[in-house]
Amino acid sequence: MKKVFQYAMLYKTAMFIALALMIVELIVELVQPMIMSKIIDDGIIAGDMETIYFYGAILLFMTLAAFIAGISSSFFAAKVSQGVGYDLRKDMFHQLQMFSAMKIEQFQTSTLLTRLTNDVTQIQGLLFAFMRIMLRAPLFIIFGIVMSFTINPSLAFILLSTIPVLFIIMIFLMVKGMNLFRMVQEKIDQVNNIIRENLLAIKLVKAFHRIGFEKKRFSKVNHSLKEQNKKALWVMEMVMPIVMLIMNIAMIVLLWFGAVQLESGSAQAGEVVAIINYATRMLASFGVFSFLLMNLSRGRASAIRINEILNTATDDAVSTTSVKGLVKGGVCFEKVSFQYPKSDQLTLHSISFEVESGQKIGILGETGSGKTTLLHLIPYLYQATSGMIKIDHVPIEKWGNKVRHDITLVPQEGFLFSGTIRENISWGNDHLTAYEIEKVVKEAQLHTFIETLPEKYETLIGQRGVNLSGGQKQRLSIARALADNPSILLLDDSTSALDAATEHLVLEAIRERQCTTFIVSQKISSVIDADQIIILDKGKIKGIGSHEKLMQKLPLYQKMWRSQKKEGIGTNETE
Ligand SMILES: Nc1ncnc2c1ncn2[C@@H]1O[C@H](COP(=O)(O)OP(=O)(O)OP(=O)(O)O)[C@@H](O)[C@H]1O
Repeated sequence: MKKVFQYAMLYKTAMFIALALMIVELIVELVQPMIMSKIIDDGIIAGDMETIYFYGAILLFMTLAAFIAGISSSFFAAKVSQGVGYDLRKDMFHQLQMFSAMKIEQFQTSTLLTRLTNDVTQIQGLLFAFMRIMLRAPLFIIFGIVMSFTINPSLAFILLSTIPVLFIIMIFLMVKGMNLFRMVQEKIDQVNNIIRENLLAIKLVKAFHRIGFEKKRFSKVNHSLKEQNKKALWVMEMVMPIVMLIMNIAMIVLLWFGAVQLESGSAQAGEVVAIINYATRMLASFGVFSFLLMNLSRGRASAIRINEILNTATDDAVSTTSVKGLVKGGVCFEKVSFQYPKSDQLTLHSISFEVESGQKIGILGETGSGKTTLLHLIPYLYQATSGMIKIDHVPIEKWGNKVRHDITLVPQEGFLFSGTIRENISWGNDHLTAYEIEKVVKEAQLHTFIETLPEKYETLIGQRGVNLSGGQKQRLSIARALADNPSILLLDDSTSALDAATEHLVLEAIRERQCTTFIVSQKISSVIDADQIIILDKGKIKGIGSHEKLMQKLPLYQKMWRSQKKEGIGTNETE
């Protein structure tokens, strides 16, 4: 919670005004029973109409003042809570961007989503409640007791004796509730995870007839969330009846003693009414307070989850320079091994090769042989477990994330954003001219397709490119990468969905570019013209060289070539 309050302190003026206005409301609430007692004792019982009018006018004025103060206080409290929510989301998002790929994998996507949305909303609700009612309830209880003592000490003592008992019960339940609500948030993570997976794979679910199966999977986590919520709420709902019981007992004792004191003449009717009034309002305050404890328990659980993100050290320092062109394109791996954090074995074993700027490199290997992993080490998405990676003869650690200004990756499943075709190609490169965009579109062999669209470059792409074919998505991803004008281009099986003729044209256009290009593929035909072809097998390099060299020296390569030729992979035009 300390961190949340640090954020709230950025809005200290608004917070101070909200609290000051809340105090105005509180004062009115505290003084009201006293004025009522005056109206009863000095006005009604004494038959003095002037006193009734006088105190009545004061009461009316105070009620109006409290009304205006209440509305204004809510306005400022909303300003603080919304502002803190905005800042938390902004800083958490920024923090996530600075996490390394490895760290992102440690947190699940669904939990990150819940933390940025639901947990922040809990904190906003808590802050608002804190400024509007949370502080008011205990303050009313404290000052209600004080005011009661000024009216009738012996009756006030009865009220005071209930307070410690009530506080102990509440604190106990709050601590218990906090742990339970932390688990509730974790269950929300699980529900979000299944919703997310199902929305992303909706076609797959339908095609596999797995609607029933997924429904059951969802019901299981949904049920578990319901049960966890019930458990937490049950504990919290115990508070109210316990409070009511204790306060009602106190009220009976008050009435009994009040009647005794009235009879003996040691108390006036107005005094008894005022004390009962304070007791009733305190009961309501305890009611509010117990409800707020639930918010506090939940808010604390959320604050801890938010802190976990904000306090996790970032791996990617914020790059202060956004200068392109620092990287020329030389890449050198010296005995590089790599192991994923959640894996118990090495994925890459002692990989060594050297690539000169502008060279085209093919990476071939069976599925799972480590091609993508190797590619991901080049833009420093992961750090090598051992060995050294050098870019232009400089260790990659020295480059840090600056290296990414000149390295562009086209991932296996090209990712598109909702927006127009133009926006997807330029993606932050707002300076790109229409001519430049058209040039890369032609290189990616996408121009004929775009010309057929009624809105051409302004055509909207649905979420993740739903309205495009696999091949169109891949070509659009390639166009985006080319538009970035990289010194090192990484193509991760990015032409797999293209027909052989189109793939040939795309690779031909890329070959004419000066950039160093790594082409991961399953097909020899895609990399046959490469300067070097790396053959990976179970994370180890089995051979490296041009197509001709490998054909002469490496039986494994000859076998791959024969089998692909036999199956007609790549067709004749590439042979
Ligand atoms: N994030 C990860 N955490 C743990 N292990 C991983 C992770 N990503 C990949 N692996 C493992 O590393 C190995 C190499 O995976 P990689 O994706 O690099 O292979 P690949 O050659 O690109 O395969 P494909 O051709 O099927 O894309 C596999 O055994 C895979 O299970």
